Amino acid sequence: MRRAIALARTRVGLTAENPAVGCVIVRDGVVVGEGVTGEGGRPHGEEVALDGAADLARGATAYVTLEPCGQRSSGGLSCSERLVAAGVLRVVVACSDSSIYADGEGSRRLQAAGVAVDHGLMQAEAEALYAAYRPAKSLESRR
Ligand SMILES: Nc1c(N[C@@H]2O[C@H](COP(=O)(O)O)[C@@H](O)[C@H]2O)[nH]c(=O)[nH]c1=O
Repeated sequence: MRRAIALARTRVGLTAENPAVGCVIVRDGVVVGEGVTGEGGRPHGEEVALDGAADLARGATAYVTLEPCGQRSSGGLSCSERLVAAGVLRVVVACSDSSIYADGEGSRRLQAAGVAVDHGLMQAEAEALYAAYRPAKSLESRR
């Protein structure tokens, strides 16, 4: 998680109006993928990390600085769905995202698919990253 937070920190202020999210994927004690939200807010950090890990994500643990999204504003695959499809077995989340595109839905989707979800690792450090982040509260707020 320390590495995921360091990755996120490199993009703070460059991803508006999305938050900068760091993701590190670990299997058998080895980092098999890592990523951070792209400039302008996309791709999401989990997408970058999963693309890097490819098949090595199967059975792995993902460390994510913010709760993975449960829905995309574009209607595409959410990060929760991508993590499930990749075969990730455990997701460790530093802090929650109260956006309408997450707000517990990301974690629920993961758990419903049998993925173990742990919240709160390095939460204070992650929350400090998101002090200026204003989560989307309505569809109108994205227009
Ligand atoms: N940037 C970011 C997230 N951002 C969250 O995902 C929501 C939908 O994003 P979008 O579909 O791109 O408009 C966005 O409003 C915000 O709550 N989530 C993540 O899992 N990882 C990421 O890297």
